[in-house]
Amino acid sequence: RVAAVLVCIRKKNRSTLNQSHILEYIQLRKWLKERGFDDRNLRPAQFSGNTLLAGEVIISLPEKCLLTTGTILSSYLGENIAKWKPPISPLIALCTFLIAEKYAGEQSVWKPYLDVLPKTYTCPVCLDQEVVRLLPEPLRRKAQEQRTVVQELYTSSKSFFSSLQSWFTETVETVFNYDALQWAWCTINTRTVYMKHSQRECFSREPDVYALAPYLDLLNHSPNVQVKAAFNEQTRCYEIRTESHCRRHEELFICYGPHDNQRLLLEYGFVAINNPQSGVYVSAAHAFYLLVIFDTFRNLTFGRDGPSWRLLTALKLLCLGTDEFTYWKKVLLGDIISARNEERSLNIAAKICFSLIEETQHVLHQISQMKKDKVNLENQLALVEVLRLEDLTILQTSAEILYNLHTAVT
Ligand SMILES: C[S@@+](CC[C@H](N)C(=O)[O-])C[C@H]1O[C@@H](n2cnc3c(N)ncnc32)[C@H](O)[C@@H]1O
Repeated sequence: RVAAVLVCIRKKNRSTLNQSHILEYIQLRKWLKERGFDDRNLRPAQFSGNTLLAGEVIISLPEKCLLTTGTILSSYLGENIAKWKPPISPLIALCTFLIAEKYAGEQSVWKPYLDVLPKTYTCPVCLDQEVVRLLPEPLRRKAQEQRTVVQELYTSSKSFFSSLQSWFTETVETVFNYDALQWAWCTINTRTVYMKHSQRECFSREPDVYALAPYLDLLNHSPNVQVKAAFNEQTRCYEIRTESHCRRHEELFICYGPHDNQRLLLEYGFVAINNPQSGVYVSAAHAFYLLVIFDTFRNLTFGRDGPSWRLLTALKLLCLGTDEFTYWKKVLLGDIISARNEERSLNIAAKICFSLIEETQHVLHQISQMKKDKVNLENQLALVEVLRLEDLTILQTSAEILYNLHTAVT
């Protein structure tokens, strides 16, 4: 399946990349129409203009089209969930429903939606361990944590899955296997919209904030757009409103949040080129002598406009001479203490920056070797390669800025 996106088609759609003729999308639109959704603004397209006006509602998806815990409780699974103790989480309820409906195939009323969902994902939990090892810190650690979370979720849900045996001809172990849970978990993690539901006794205390929104979930992310997305209690529709203009035939984006590339890869399995939110993290190894003040100075980064204020300030504090300690508050206020302090802190920042550049180049070299030897990991390696190349651009820009700053103070 080619990844789909939504493009603006105000008036006649002449886009050659239009995908709305693809059978799966025809069926999805028919299915949505039966549930009260008829969209005149957008068409699915395959992508790498007239204008939609800022403030306009671009999609308004009726409640009937949404898949939420409410949908599940009113389904055949509702009774099993209500009886099960200790109560399962809203997340596991959604995973269970997705797996069961996918297994039902032709019998599922959700088939048109399930047919357009990705078959595989590139969130870290799906990546080969060899590829995870190539990720930069702290993403590598978070990727391992994600794997543990999903594995534990699977182990702790096995007995609940067993309670569903009467609904299936095959054994539940086959239907609800680890791969199925991983697929369902990624579907929810990468595609749900935020929708708060009131706490129900049949569920555990974890927040119930998910809704799968067919069609609306074809919208890709851009860090540079502003949208408002929320369930409208009056119209009983999930609405997305543009805050910026969108031209005809252009891909329409929403913003998943102010996420850097590490977060995008962790949560959604992709990397955004030229992401203004991105920075390269200084690892604990580089910052070992920063540990003392690490609690106050978290998220030390290099960005496209050089080392972050926090990183430089932390370094300036560390570089205070014994005769300068009493000025630490001035450093926090952004004052220059001495030329020596400025020069030493910039030198250390440059050393860390170069060390990160070297590490990134080394990993890029490893990736190019692995691409030749491990053809089956080609896609996963390409993903990490983009992330590392973006990091390299940021670091090289930072190095240049540091060089100019250093020249200015010496
Ligand atoms: C809500 S879906 C968006 C629709 C998706 N393109 C599809 O084919 O179904 C979210 C997923 O789309 C992809 N995606 C979203 N924004 C992207 C972007 N700017 N660049 C690349 N992939 C993106 C990621 O795989 C992400 O997990």
